[in-house]
Amino acid sequence: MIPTAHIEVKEQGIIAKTVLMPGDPLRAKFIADTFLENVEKFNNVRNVFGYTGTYKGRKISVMASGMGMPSIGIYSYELFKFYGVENIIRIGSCGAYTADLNLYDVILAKEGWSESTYARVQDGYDKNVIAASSELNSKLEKIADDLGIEIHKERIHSSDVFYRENFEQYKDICKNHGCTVVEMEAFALFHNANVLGKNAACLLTVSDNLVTQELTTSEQRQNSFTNMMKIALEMAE
Ligand SMILES: O=P(O)(O)O[C@H]1O[C@H](CO)[C@@H](O)[C@H]1O
Ligand SMILES: O=c1cc[nH]c(=O)[nH]1
Repeated sequence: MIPTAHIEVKEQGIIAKTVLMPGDPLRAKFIADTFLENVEKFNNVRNVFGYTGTYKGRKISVMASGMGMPSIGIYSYELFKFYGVENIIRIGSCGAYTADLNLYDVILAKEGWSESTYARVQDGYDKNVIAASSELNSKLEKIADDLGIEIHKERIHSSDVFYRENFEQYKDICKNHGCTVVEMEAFALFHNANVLGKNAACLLTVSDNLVTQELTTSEQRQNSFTNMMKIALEMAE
């Protein structure tokens, strides 16, 4: 059943088996422009850009997910189910819930905790925690080690809400559920991987710290989270 409603590829094989997914379409473009060779743009629908190219001679795709679980839910489902994708590695930005984490620190999600109804609605899964693929995480850890890039392995919070009226609630989520950073997509991505028998992982870069109130700019979030990108790109096959 291709092309699908949100991805315009008409032939199989154009999208690689491993797809890197930033939320931001311009981060996807930055990665393709900066790191990939032999680039083919395969998706423009809704300006959610997707590219396939080679990294050090190995094939990989990068495609944006948009923001939030409904959005990554659609794109990851279509990629896994209809385009033969086996592995999706989200490469996102996150806010830190603890003063120990600094801007630009790289996080590898061990699991996502969420109060979201995404998984319950999708297939009745009724727990609040979903683990990343242990196989992908082992590979990503080894790559980070080989590249000499420090990573922090954390339980992350996947939130449906960016702007909370009760800002201080993050402290309870950190204390009660053990989450040290917040982002908005991994829980749905991990769920889709599980229901479809595929693999998903999530690398994040700290873009802001809720405790210290330090912030990166939107331009930095788009273009400068390169350590995370270099780790993920080594997953090219
Ligand atoms: O930088 P990305 O990958 O979009 O990730 C984070 O940034 C967005 C919010 O600013 C949400 O999508 C959140 O998960
Ligand atoms: O979801 C997110 C992403 C980055 N920073 C935040 O505070 N929240």
